[in-house]
Amino acid sequence: MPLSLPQLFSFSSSAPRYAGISTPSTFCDRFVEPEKGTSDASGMLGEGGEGEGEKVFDYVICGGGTAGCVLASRLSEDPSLRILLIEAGESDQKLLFSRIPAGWPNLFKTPADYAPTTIPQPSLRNRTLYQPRGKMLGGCSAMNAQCVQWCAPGDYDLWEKKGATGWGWTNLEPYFRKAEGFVPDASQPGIGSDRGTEGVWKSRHPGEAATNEITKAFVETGPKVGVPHNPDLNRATNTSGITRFQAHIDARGQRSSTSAAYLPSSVYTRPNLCILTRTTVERLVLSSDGTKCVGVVLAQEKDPKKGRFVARASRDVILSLGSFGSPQLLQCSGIGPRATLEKAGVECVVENDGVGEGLKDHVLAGVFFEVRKGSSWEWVKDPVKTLPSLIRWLTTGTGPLSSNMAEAAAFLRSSDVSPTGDVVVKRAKEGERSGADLEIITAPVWYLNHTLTPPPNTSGDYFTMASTVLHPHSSGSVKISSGSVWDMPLIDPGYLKDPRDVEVLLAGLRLIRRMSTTSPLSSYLLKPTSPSMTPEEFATATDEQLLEHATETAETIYHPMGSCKIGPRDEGGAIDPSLRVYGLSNVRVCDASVFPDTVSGHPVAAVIAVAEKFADMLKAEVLESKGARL
Ligand SMILES: Cc1cc2nc3c(=O)[nH]c(=O)nc-3n(C[C@H](O)[C@H](O)[C@H](O)COP(=O)(O)OP(=O)(O)OC[C@H]3O[C@@H](n4cnc5c(N)ncnc54)[C@H](O)[C@@H]3O)c2cc1C
Repeated sequence: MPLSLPQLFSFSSSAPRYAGISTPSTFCDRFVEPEKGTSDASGMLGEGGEGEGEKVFDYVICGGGTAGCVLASRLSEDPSLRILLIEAGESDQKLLFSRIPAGWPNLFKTPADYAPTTIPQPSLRNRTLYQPRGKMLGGCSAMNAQCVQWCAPGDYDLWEKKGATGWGWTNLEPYFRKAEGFVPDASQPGIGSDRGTEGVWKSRHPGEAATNEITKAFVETGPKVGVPHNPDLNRATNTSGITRFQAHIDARGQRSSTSAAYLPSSVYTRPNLCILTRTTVERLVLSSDGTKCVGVVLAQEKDPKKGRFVARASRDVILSLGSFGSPQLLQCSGIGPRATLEKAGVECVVENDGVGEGLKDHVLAGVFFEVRKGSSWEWVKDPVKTLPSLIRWLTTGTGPLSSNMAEAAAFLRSSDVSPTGDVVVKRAKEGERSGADLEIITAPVWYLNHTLTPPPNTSGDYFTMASTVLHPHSSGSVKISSGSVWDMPLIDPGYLKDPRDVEVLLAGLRLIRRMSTTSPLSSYLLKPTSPSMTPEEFATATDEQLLEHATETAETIYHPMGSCKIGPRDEGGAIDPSLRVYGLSNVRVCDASVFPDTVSGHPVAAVIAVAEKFADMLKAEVLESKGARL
């Protein structure tokens, strides 16, 4: 039985936000349905124009995550373009834990999380590490910690030097600004004065009531150990220092995911935009000569008997499936390194050695302190104790639940950290990166193993400080384990493979050790619980002890990137600067996987800026082709 159309939509007509989506737009009722009894619809595709009962979209966007929502919104601004956005998960707007800024850790290992793990990491005692990944509209922008950082201009200039022509800071800066609708906070005068205010993606300083007292003490302690205070990291002139984060939270105190920001009812009701949720893109269908993608195979369930659908693209198929999903779909479709594909039993149609190679991620190692009773926000993990704050948030959008939890951090260069942990900021030498390569991130809760491993004393209060490597020399890969997108790929970020990364991590741990004995922060800390030491033992902990703890506990800070990077083909690039996959004329990639190299901080703003710029590039191509037809 072919699926009925309402089944293609995850929203009931009673869900007001998506009422427009639940009434299919004219383009959505024209899917090619598989012949009775077949599960493979690819044979139904011709390479010509529209067939009986089919509708061709101009752009098919695979993945309604961070970048996908931006692209769908911007491209559908042109009413002459027919846009299809396909997302495997449901709407983030249905999930309270996504909308409450402090709620995101509650999404871990739920149906809104793919929850893959890495392959064993030799430098981390062969541990396999959990990697949270949003499976919903908005993708990871709907489950992340909401820290907003433009990162260092030099990061993007380096991208350009590495062959990503047109993706330097001067090219991207207008798009950071275009995307952002910064909401000034009365308690933080001057912050954000230089920022985009007209954009749909809302950001703000969370303000006093949404900031824990230990966080404030952490920020005050920075200058005492040599880390300058920087109240606004998002100024091109200075992107380092110790700071309280700005976050993508709107004026109502709710998360501004790209789904919430870019797909409001005025957008999702556009007749030229069709959004399919709970729909997985299984495969790209290539033309018989293997140079072009003619459509994508869609499924709502893994069971092949449950039917498959095909959507066709007359212009481009855009992959915005994230750093794991985009290389995975390409490889499952026969596009990638020959050896990887053959090992997984997939015929290599387009050989492209860059697909899935060069994955990098930011790795962190935390120190988890027991703190003075009542000072942390450990209680937000208890539903009963949280009730008054929940009522406050629901009625006013303020209070502790409007905290993004990752409230403050220090960004610096590891070479400025002395063996004692004191910092002396020096000018970057010629040829060195000027941006930070080290972050000390904090949370006013126990955050060991993403909060999933509870503290030994469950009635205690805790504070986390974690050393984070921002520009790892180590890299790895994403490789399919089979030809099915339903099987998780083999993810290998190669954490700490390169000893230079270990040095950066260690510098951060020394700084944490130093800060823990410096007031006002020290006045809150009782003792480190992980590593389990007395304050005196921790204050004199050796590098060996710090590293032993790090290899036992290090985790991702959730920033995989670069697995389909822009760059010259002979230097490991998978796509060219127009984001076109080498070897195919109309397959584009736009998400964190295209980053040619790491950024000096949290990447979501950069993903959005890249998507904004790419949308303009596509619109320019449309205009050009229309001009050519006149
Ligand atoms: C827990 C967590 C905390 C983070 N904190 C921060 C932070 O504070 N600040 C920051 O800047 N960054 C943060 N990040 C990172 C940042 O959110 C991501 O780098 C960014 O959102 C990635 O965007 P993307 O478009 O590349 O991928 P995603 O947003 O992951 O989008 C990919 C989309 O594709 C969909 N998809 C995948 N496969 C298929 C398929 N086969 N068919 C259909 N759909 C599919 C997914 O469901 C998803 O919606 C965090 C990430 C996580 C997970």
